[in-house]
Amino acid sequence: MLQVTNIHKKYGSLQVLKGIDLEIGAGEVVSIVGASGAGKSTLLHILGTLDTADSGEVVFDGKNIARMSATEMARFRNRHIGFIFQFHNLLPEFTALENACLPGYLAGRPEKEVQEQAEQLLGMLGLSHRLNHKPSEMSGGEQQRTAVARALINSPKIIFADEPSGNLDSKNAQELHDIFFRLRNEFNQTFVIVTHNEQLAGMADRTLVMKDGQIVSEVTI
Ligand SMILES: Nc1ncnc2c1ncn2[C@@H]1O[C@H](COP(=O)(O)OP(=O)(O)OP(=O)(O)O)[C@@H](O)[C@H]1O
Repeated sequence: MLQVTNIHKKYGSLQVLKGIDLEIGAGEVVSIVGASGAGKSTLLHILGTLDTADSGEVVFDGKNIARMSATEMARFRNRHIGFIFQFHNLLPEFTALENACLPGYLAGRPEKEVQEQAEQLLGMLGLSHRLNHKPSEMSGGEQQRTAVARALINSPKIIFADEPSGNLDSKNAQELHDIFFRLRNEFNQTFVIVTHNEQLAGMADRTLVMKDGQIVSEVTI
């Protein structure tokens, strides 16, 4: 599904990524670990088309994203990629249902279809009783699960998660981790997860260890 070849990235004079090669197959859960500053988030942002590499290739299902125009890339991102960040980034003035629907509306899908799917996803995530709550009226775990529904609304090929449980207590973190693996087991959802959480990293099919801008080892279970 995703092939990455020889990615390099510099910020000013700092060489942050120094030749990353990587392949991710459909239905895989891959975790990326490593010390702070190793380049994990930078790599995730490049894989997720939120940032561009200085050199190297990122190919999604045979499509080289470097050859896409900005508009094509934005459309591709909206349709095929889901994101979950440490801080949920939900819009404070919108309800859980509205937040979950937004990428569906941006994709130009029919309103009713998007709303039905959002209700179904929020229900699956245990949030049927929170559809009309705003983020400030929900717990941290509920907010993050709403962000998961938002990430899933356009049935993405792949979800990129950057420290998804970094802001949750251990019970809510465990629940979120269980949700990821349920989505993988039931829907073959692919995940790439940057995390400092050893439990989450250890649950993945493969763990990539980054150091100073390179993948220095890979652990497969
Ligand atoms: N937009 C930017 N401009 C300049 N330097 C940056 C930028 N983004 C990241 N960096 C630098 O690149 C290096 C790698 O950052 P990155 O966020 O990828 O590391 P990380 O492994 O995800 O770290 P952490 O675990 O702390 O999140 C760091 O030294 C960081 O300061």
